[in-house]
Amino acid sequence: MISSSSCTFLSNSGLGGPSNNFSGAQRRVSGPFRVCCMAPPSNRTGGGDRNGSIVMEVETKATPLKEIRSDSAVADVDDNEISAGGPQDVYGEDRATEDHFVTPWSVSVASGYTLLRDPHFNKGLAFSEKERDAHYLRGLLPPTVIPQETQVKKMIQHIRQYQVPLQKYMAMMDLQERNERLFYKLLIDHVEELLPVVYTPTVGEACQKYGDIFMRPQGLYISLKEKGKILEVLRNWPEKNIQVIVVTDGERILGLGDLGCQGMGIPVGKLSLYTALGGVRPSACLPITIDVGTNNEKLLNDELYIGLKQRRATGQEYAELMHEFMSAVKTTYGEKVLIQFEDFANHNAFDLLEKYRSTHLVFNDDIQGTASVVLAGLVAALKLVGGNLADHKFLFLGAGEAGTGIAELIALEISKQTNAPLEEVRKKIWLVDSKGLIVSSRKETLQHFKKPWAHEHEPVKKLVDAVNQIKPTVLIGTSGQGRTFTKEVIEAMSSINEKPIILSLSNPTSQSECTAEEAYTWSQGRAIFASGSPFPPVEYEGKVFVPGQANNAYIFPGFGLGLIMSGTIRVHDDLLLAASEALAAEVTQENFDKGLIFPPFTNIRKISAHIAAKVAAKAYELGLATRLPQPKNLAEFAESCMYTPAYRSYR
Ligand SMILES: O=C([O-])CC(=O)C(=O)O
Ligand SMILES: [Mg+2]
Repeated sequence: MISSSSCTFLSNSGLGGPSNNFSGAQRRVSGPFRVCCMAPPSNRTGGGDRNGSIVMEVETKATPLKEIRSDSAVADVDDNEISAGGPQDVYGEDRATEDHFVTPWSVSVASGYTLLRDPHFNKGLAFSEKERDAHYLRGLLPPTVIPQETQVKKMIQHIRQYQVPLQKYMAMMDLQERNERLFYKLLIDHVEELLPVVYTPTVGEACQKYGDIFMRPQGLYISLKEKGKILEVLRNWPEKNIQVIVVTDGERILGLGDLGCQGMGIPVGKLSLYTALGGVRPSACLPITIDVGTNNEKLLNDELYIGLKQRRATGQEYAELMHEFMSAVKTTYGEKVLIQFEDFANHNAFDLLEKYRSTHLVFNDDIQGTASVVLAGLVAALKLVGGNLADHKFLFLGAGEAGTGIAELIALEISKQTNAPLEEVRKKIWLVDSKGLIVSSRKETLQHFKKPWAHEHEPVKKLVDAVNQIKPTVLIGTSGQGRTFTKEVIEAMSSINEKPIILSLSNPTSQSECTAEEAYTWSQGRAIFASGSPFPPVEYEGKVFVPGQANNAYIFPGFGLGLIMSGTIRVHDDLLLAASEALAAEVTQENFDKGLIFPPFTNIRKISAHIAAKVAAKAYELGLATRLPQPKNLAEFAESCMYTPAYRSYR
């Protein structure tokens, strides 16, 4: 694919399509145009642009096709040898068999048919009469002209016709590939309705079926086969000015486990939120899946599986591939590109963050993003339950990335508020993993990220017993295991607390520790509840409860925007705290009155701008921001940086 940005040249020639349409090039045209050809790598020497495309400027008068083609474009077929092929087959492309080499030509002029096929520029029926004349669109579209607003109306009706969430998802992906601006306008205008379609929970099912439902690649695949060539692979991506990469190795996709190469749905989904919620330009976003194999037997035995059919590489082999990737990213995109790790398994997630946090701009969404959003919810919840954070006691089910990440950020915040040492504060926070309560007698056998949470206590196996003995005010589920907050557990929390805070964070909905209905019913309407995936409002004894969504989607788009707009080069924990504070400040009295501890997603772009401003302000304060001078009003600056999906007018 040739990028529109590298070859966006607008010709008046109305050229388009394959070489036999190319006779249009022999028409006289009134301006210069560019012809791009994707030369095979061996031809990518001098004369090419950064894309590996050969670019030729053609003077005012259009030149016949034969003259502007380079030798490399001509099929490697000896005219004397083959007599087949019609008179139009000047370059022997029609006559070529598989044994002959031809160069794949593509004429990239953003007008006519090509313009309609380019998702970055296509506007469908919204092309004006003038644009239809100027860009050779007459006859290629039905005669009516409709504005983007009407297209949005039409499209949302279309999406609503589908009953099956995965069909809605596919319709959205299809739109993204046809008309990018309409996709984002639709998503922004109907964010509450469409977030569950392009994001959790539907994206989980999309990943499970990714191999079946996708025809076109939406990001870069870097597998063990690309070892030693990752720089080249990055150069194959058509966009050059990348600001955010979301990367997964597919080993822990939401709470669904190892989905290998099919995890690509996650970086794609997260980055569409970067644009819709955080206003980062779509062309600056790059989804990447690292394929080191999979341990998912079902996928390994599936002849249609799209990834490497081998068990996961580990140890040095894994580390070397990741290191090559991290170095190649920095070489290609520089110091300020944000690399967001997403849905790596625990061991790799912690190791990668530790290893690269001092050399790259890295952010682990599952450890740091989730922590920041939960801390924001807890700070907001204090308005409903009273007291300070330090007055509370926290119990987690799940001691992986999210669990220990949240625990650490809560401890850090309390320690800052009270000046108590971190080790002391940690004692207010307890974690239960698959073997029971994490206690000091288990310390020797614990993974390193669990060790700080091994407090003095006798062993406790069951969650409900841990609740009864620890007596937490806050219960947080980060286990990836559905239905683990049983009636007994919620009742125990409700007998200890007047208003128990219950956060059921695992995704997608099937993995949620309990449903909203269970939380409200079993607590007799007293729980303050939020979940990772959305639940509809619940009516209990005549009162309607609206559950909040404690999902990192509140944080990462604004957080990333804050880093990018300030040119920040490293992520510091204080930036996460700043993001939490900014999000908590967005919860209004009206939200609290409904029992909400997060604001609704409807205003998320404004919220993201505020988060971005606070993050950037902290980055400037810490000397991590390189964009100087510091803009005076960071919130205004953030809003001014945000991509908007309104159509542009083409001259
Ligand atoms: O994707 C989401 O909805 C939240 C998240 O990062 C995860 O569950 O891994
Ligand atoms: Mg995640």
